[in-house]
Amino acid sequence: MKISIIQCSLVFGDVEKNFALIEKKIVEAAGETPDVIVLPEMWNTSFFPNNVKEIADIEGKRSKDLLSKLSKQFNVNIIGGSVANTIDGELYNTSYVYDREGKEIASYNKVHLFSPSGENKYFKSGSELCIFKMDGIKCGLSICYDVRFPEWIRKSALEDIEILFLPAAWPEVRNMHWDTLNRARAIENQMFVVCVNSLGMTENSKFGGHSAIIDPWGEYILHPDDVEEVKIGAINLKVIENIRSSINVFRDRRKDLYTL
Ligand SMILES: NC(=O)CCC(=O)C(=O)O
Repeated sequence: MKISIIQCSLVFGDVEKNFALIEKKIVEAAGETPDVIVLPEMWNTSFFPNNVKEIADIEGKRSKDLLSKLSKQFNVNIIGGSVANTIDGELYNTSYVYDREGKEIASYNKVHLFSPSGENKYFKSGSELCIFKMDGIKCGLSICYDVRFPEWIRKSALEDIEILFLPAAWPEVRNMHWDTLNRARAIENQMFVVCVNSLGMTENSKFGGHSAIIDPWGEYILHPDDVEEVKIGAINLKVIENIRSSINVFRDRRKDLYTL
């Protein structure tokens, strides 16, 4: 499976520029005929201006139209990062996933809201896991801060997912946490992790890049630094069988000692 990640500088608070940018990047990524293209968190507004509710998508209409059109046009699955989005008048950080036929196959409202940035004051949180099949492969999706909650990611892993997608808007000052947490989630759950971070500035911080495709051994298949890049990497799902035939943490878990 060929996976293309879009690591780019979003324009803080400028929805028009971000829609144009993301369309251009998807077209560029599609040129290499990947099986799936992955976008960063909150790509319509960046993470996040004070007027986010005024400029958010409404019922995902505009972002869904774009993702559906491009996934069909290029016969590619798209993990649509996430967008600031109102649903029934409430603001959510929502991800949409599209298949090659331009059909929505999953959606997710971010569950753990990043309170240090006030995300929990502006946004409502979701409460459902996101599990879906893409080209016959079972996948899961969480967003950014969710990665700090191993119990939440484990819940997805226990659904037998093989790939976890994680769009993000993670600041450069905590790049070490970002790199470490993503690798830990891949290793402890023996699955692939595809994490796509933003670049660019907000009013007071800078996003750190360091997007990655990580295999179940915790090795990087791809790990661009903090540069604007559309990068493609290939994963071989047989690696999951290999690791689980030598060290199988799912077989050896002590379910009698803990709840998850
Ligand atoms: N967008 C986010 O959820 C930011 C998370 C973050 O910066 C952190 O966990 O650290």
